[in-house]
Amino acid sequence: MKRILIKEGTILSMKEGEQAFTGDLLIEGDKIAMVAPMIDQPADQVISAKGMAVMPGLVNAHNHGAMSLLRGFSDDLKLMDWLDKKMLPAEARMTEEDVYWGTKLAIAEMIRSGTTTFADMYVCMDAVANAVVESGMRASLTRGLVFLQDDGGRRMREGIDLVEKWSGAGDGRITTMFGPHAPYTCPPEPLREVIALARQRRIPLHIHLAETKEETVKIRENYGETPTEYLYHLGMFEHTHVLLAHAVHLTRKDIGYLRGMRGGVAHNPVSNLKLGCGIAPVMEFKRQGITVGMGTDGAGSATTLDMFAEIKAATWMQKLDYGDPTQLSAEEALRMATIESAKLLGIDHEVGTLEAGKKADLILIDLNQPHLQPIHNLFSLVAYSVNGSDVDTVIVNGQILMRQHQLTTLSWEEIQREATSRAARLVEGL
Ligand SMILES: N[C@@H](CCSC[C@H]1O[C@@H](n2cnc3c(=O)[nH]cnc32)[C@H](O)[C@@H]1O)C(=O)O
Ligand SMILES: [Zn+2]
Repeated sequence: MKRILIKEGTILSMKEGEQAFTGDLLIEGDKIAMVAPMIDQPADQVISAKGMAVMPGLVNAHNHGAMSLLRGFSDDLKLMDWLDKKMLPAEARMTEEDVYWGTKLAIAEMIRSGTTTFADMYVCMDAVANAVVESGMRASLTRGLVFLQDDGGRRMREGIDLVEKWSGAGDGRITTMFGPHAPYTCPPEPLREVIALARQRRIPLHIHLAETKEETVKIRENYGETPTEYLYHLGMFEHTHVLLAHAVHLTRKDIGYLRGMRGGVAHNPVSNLKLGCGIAPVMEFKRQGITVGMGTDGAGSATTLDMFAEIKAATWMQKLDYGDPTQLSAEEALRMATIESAKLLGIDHEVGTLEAGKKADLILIDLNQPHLQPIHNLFSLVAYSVNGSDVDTVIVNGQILMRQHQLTTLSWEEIQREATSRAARLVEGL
């Protein structure tokens, strides 16, 4: 079993109540064996973390990886126009190979910016899973299900295939969910069916909820209730772990329906800001004991997959909303991007904090730079001053995926070549 010893780092374990301290971390195989002020043990590889922060890898709780091919192609549009007129037509041209390279582009960006796990909802999930296995990332995969056309059965079959074929693959790095896309793309019948399936097979659900005002209007016209009530009355929150992406437009009553739910909300602040969706009631969710994690959404809307940008935006939005800078602290936002997101993916027993027995998913951040000195409070520094590009080293499941900013499992030249030509073909004439 390979042993990697990380020496003299500033360790931010993200364990409840633990402050940063100078120390060492020992990895044995795919696990963290020990975290302590000083570890004097033999190792196959010693990494000096002097001048670096060592923290859990970030967990991106909502993404559509392959949409990185559509980054910047149609910005500054309303969500429904963006989706109907631009994204869906471009996505209709996507082949398995496009999804494979688009996902690799996303993974390269995520590793470069310190993300070690992501939740992905997309199509051609064999291609996505292959990209995940080859890159060494950890992921929760979902076949997104839009039930507006008459081939819903085929989509559902693909969703089941993903779950059957890929759960536990990549040495356990891959988990799966069922993914009804959103209340406005899933009528009651197929939605009921997916909920029953998830319950039978004990597989979590991943769905978009109440992202825009328009969605709430549309669902009220169709069903006479809010999007949250619509899901609640179909039984989605009973006995099922559910990952709700966005959850921006909820009434107080809606929030009450989520109390005690398994799973929780993936907040996507940059995407919400950029699309002008609104400010999700993050502080209210937290007060009600609802788990809130963090994601980027696809690069087609958010335009970047840098979780450090989300961490900043999340805090700014709550502070602005309340006119009160004490809302959503640096530490709380970092917790959302690590352990709380891990809870949403149902893998908090494996990742999200640095402690013995958990999987070795961690990042080293180079603090020896003008914008990261001096160091008064590491929570503040990492939440408010670090950018994704400051990440120096990334380890997932005990495997080094990036060292001194160099990707070790992916060829950037190849990804760039493939992504450029494929992206051009997808948007031609649109
Ligand atoms: N179009 C597929 C379903 C794909 S699921 C993932 C879908 O989410 C869509 N998507 C990406 N970002 C957002 C968002 O912010 N809100 C709602 N949908 C989104 C994206 O265009 C993609 O098609 C089908 O018909 O079977
Ligand atoms: Zn999304």
